[in-house]
Amino acid sequence: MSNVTYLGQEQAQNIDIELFDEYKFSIDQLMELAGLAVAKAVEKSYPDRGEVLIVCGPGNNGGDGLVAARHLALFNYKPTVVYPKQPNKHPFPSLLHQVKAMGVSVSPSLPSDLSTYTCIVDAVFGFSFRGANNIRAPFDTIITALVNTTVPIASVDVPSGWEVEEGSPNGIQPDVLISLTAPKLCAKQFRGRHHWLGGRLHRS
Ligand SMILES: NC(=O)C1=CN([C@@H]2O[C@H](COP(=O)(O)OP(=O)(O)OC[C@H]3O[C@@H](n4cnc5c(N)ncnc54)[C@H](O)[C@@H]3O)[C@@H](O)[C@H]2O)[C@H](O)CC1
Ligand SMILES: [K+]
Repeated sequence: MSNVTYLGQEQAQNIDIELFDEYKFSIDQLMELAGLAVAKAVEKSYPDRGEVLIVCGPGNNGGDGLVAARHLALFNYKPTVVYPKQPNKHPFPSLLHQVKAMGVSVSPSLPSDLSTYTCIVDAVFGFSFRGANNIRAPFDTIITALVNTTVPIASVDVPSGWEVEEGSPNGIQPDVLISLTAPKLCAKQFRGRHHWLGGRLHRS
C-alpha cells in the first residue's frame, strides 16, 4: 500500500473515541461496517466457499468477528464461531444471539482438528492488545495453535498476538489482513497475500 497512514496504538484508540464522541457513531454501526468488510474480504480472498472458523476474542475485535460470521453465513459459507469469553455488555449478547439465530454453531474452545477449514478468521485481539510475551489464558493456547496451523488465516485489524506497533516475528503469519479504518503500524510487517482496507470512514 502506498500513500497510506499507519496508525500507532494510541492514535488508533483516539480515532475510536473521536468516532463515538465527536461524530456520534454508535458501536453497533461501526461494528456492522467492520464485520461486513471482513466478510467481503474473506469472500474475495477465498471465493470457493467451504467451512470457515471464526475465532473471537473478549473485546470489540471479537465483536467484528461475530458480525462477520453472520454475513459469511449469508454469503453461503459454513461458519463456526469459537468464543471462549463472552462479555455480558452491549452489543455482545445481541450479536451472539443473532449469529446463533442464523444457525451458526458457537463453541468455547478451538476444535482439535483445524484441517477441514478453508480459512480461519482471526478476530481475537485488535488495537488494544498489549503483551506479546504474556498472553493470558485461554488465549495463549489458541494463539499457539494459530501459529502452528497451516490453514490460511485472515486477521481482523491486527494479527492477534502481535504488538500493535512492532508486530511479532514469531507470531502468527496471516495470509490475509483486513485493516479497519486505517492500517496500524504492525501492518508494515505483514507478508501475506492480500491486505484489504475495510470499514473506511473517509473519502479516498
Ligand atoms: N474505529 C474502528 O476502527 C473500530 C474498530 N473496532 C474493532 O475494535 C478493535 C479494538 O477493540 P477493543 O475492544 O478496544 O480491544 P481488542 O479487541 O483489541 O481487545 C481488548 C481485549 O483483549 C484483552 N487483552 C489485551 N491484552 C491481552 C493479553 N496480553 N492477554 C490476554 N488478553 C489481553 C483485554 O483485556 C480486552 O479484553 C479494533 O481492533 C477493531 O477490530 C470496532 O469494531 C469499532 C470501530
Ligand atoms: K485480530
